[in-house]
Amino acid sequence: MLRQATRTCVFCDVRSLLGPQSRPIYLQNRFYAQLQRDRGSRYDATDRDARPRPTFRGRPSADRGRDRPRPSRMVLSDTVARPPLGPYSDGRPARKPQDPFGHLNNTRAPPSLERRRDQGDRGGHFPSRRREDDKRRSRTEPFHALKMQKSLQDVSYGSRSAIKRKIQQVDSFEGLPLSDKVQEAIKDALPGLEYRNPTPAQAVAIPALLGITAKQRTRNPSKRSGLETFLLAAETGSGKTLAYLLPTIDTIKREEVIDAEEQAREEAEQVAARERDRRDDESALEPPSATGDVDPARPRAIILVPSAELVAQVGAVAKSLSHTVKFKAAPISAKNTPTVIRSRLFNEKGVDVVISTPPLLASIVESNPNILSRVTHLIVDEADSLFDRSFKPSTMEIIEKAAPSLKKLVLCSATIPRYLDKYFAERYPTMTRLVTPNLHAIPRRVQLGVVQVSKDPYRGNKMLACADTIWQIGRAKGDYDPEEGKESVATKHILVFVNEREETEEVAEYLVKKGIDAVAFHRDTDPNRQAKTLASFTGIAKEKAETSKEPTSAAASDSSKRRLPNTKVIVTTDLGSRGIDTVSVRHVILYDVPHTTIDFIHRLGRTGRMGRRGRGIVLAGAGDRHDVIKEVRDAMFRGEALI
Ligand SMILES: Nc1ncnc2c1ncn2[C@@H]1O[C@H](COP(=O)(O)OP(=O)(O)OP(=O)(O)O)[C@@H](O)[C@H]1O
Repeated sequence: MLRQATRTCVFCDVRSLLGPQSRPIYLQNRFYAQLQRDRGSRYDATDRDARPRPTFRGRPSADRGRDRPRPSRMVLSDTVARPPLGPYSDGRPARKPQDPFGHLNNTRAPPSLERRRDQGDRGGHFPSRRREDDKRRSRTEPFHALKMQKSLQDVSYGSRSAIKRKIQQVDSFEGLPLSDKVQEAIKDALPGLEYRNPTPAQAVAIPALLGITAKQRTRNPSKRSGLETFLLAAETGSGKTLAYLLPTIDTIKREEVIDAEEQAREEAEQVAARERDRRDDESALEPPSATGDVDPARPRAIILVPSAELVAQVGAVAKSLSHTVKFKAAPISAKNTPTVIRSRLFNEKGVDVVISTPPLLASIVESNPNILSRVTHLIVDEADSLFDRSFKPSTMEIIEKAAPSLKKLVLCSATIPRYLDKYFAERYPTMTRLVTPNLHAIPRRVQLGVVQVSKDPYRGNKMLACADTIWQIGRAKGDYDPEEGKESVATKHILVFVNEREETEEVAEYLVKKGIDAVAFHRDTDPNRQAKTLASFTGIAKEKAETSKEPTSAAASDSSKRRLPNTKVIVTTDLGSRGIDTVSVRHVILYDVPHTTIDFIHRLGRTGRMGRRGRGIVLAGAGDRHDVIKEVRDAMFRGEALI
């Protein structure tokens, strides 16, 4: 190769052998001088004037012709006396040559790193790229933090839009095929409302439960004679109670009419037969058989709910309907005495609808299995609670024992966890899913604020932060709400949610010490006190509670202390978050950050019910998941369903 090089070029022409991309090869001086001698030099290497001038820092220019010789790097620089580069005009020191250990004795970070630190990078490998990735991901994947604890079943936005279009076709109760009596009864169940239109949950559920949707009509009619299963999934405060009660009562009343006609026909046949027999044999006179006997505890519908408070609430709605549509509802819970339970259940006039918690009903069924012999409708409200570990055995026992006569099983909830959806899909493969477009979204008119407990003035004192927040809410002037058309209520009702039952008493006591009318509400609270406390929050006996203006907590009645007037607070756990229709609650304080999005939905769902306004306030401490709170807040702002 060297021989070839000597034949074809002097300096950089060697490049032509190695290809155009190769860098020039400079031969060593000794070698170069020899070559010059051999070929008869075109110029004397020692003559500085004859030597071509270096172009850029001694490197040969690419546009120079090949006929002109290139300078060697070995020629001494005539600018050697000048400093290499800089110092720069902005005061930076002159650049030092690259040296593998050059950075070790530096007392200042290199300017490039300083610039990056100023822009917020915290070191590590490729930090800026990672931050960019995170930002991009949070833009494209809105639930980056929540994905870690994803618990709710997805409903695609395509199917949500399709449901929305269907709902628009149902714009009044009159358009629904409910009997006249039931139509009339709606006014009793929804008093004080000028315009009563079906909510999305009702528009979706009522036609389906009455069996009039196109899908059901086209189905195999033989299937309809067996058990039909429905999953009614709709957001909190969307009127699910009436969505399942109205069609159930309508159907059982129709069945009652059919049964009565059948019974009358049978009776007439029996009377005719006896008449014939009497004519045949005058002596064979028998007392009339006990036809038309009422079997006291044989309801046609059963509604299962998880708590005694919900038994009372659903019982009240059923009772309001029963003024017009004549039927007998029996709400029974462990809070009732055995005498009350017996008199309600074994009423001699009969009972049409039993509302109970699964453990209580299961224990009654054990000694009186006949209770379930005529049940055609079984509704499991708050299904995700009733299918969890604690309630599932008794819930399943009732479903299985009622199965022989059962025609409709309705599972109802505001949140459908993924595990439950899978379980339902396996157990009830033909289940009809009735889902509303806003399922798993927190009501749009609810805002979420965050109080940073670790910052001043609270410095990590959560109880102080809670008391201060309540005082601020209590003292704030009520705003005028144009949509609701009235000033906000005189007495403010605030719900404080904690994660542990023990905390309820502790927090309530602290609030009372701070002059706030607060009570703890948990499973062991005295039933009478519970009912009294809840009444003003749920709107039942609202007027009475509001006019009496008595403080509910003992310490709050101490007149010597500074008291927050016109504000009532309940400190509770998940017990207060399930199904209770706290219509007068405008503020919910999340004392502890909820463990799951399911808890977020139920707790914040106690406010902003049926289109009302509401505000949630999270007390976020140092150890809490601020990223989760932020994502829930962003989703609420966008009106999106949680995951
Ligand atoms: N069509 C309607 N128009 C106006 N208000 C209604 C209508 N239907 C129900 N309501 C009212 O909406 C409120 C909430 O109803 P309900 O308690 O049934 O909600 P829900 O969906 O069961 O809520 P949750 O999931 O929290 O249990 C009640 O006060 C009820 O009177």
